[in-house]
Amino acid sequence: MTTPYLHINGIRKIYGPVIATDHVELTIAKGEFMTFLGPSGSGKSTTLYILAGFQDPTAGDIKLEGRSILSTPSHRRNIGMVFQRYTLFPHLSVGENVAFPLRVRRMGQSEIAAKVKRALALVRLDGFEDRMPAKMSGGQQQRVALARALVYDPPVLLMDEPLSALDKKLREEIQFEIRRIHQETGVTILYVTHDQEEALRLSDRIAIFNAGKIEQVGTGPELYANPATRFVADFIGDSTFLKGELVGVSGNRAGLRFGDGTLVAAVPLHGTGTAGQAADLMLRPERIDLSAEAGAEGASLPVTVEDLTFLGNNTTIAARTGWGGALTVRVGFGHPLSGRVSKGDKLHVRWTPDAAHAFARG
Ligand SMILES: Nc1ncnc2c1ncn2[C@@H]1O[C@H](COP(=O)(O)OP(=O)(O)OP(=O)(O)O)[C@@H](O)[C@H]1O
Repeated sequence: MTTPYLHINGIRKIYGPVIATDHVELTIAKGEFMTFLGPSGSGKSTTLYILAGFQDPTAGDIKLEGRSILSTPSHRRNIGMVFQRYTLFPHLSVGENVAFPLRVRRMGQSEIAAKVKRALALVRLDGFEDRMPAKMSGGQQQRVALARALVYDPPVLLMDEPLSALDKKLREEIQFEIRRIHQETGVTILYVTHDQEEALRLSDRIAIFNAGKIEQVGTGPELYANPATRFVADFIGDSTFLKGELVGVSGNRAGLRFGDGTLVAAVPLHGTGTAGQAADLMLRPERIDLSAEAGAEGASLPVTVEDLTFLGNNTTIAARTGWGGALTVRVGFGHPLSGRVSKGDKLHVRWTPDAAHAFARG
């Protein structure tokens, strides 16, 4: 087996009674864009800070190209870092801010000038050398922070929610720039966010964090199509969960029975489960269809329409099953029922066999 470029090897971090991370295990390829996605307090930043050398792990190791970096002090790890809040030195010009890591490394004046110019060009701030940070927008300041983190060509760049202080439009603009910079430089990026859209837009792979552990690692499409747990299914994409119980578990397929006796036939079962166990049927609003006629038996449910929201390219419909389960369906603008559905209508949601998923409750 080839040595992974970066290996987060069983990292555990305990703060008093709090287990911040619990055996976090992950390998990252050279040049990969890896995102840590998860709710607040799930251990994303702790893992990043251990990589950066700001924190020591309670157990585990971090290896870069096969060698442990834990005993290397933070400033010698050669790892760039960009934080949520602009961390520019307010009394230094943009040029001086970007030059700072090079001065610390005692580089010559002309080399510094050339590298600062190149880094500012990379973030599209050519000619801003003499500007003071206070005279720049939030987005521009964050670009300067990015230029400062990249100016000494670190092989690894860590980014902790770098865009969360910016408004939506600016965030999207800089996401685009970050992607471009990643492609142009080939730097390996580890990026922390709790915004699934941002993670999907930027990443080669995403590690989903939950309560100090990684639940699943995969590309966006892999996580969307094949979530290993209910938590991942809930975190990537939109989903509706209908609570029932497992019947007829066979291999990695199971049926579900609901409150009024309704049965849904064999759907992919994620994780383990036994007959009689409480379980959720997951349906994605854009992967189920709404129709006047029932679909194939076991892959269709009668529903009553409760609410409609027209959103331009689709109409989002809230509906209720016979036993009172709530679900959401998204009907595209060109759909035969688009514009023809009213509150109180009795219709059917239908799906193709692999569009539904079952998750047993723990
Ligand atoms: N210095 C600390 N002392 C004590 N507890 C801490 C410390 N840093 C983090 N924690 C705790 O460790 C857990 C994980 O925190 P962490 O900041 O890694 O989560 P996160 O996923 O990055 O969340 P957020 O998105 O809010 O930053 C939380 O319960 C947090 O309260």
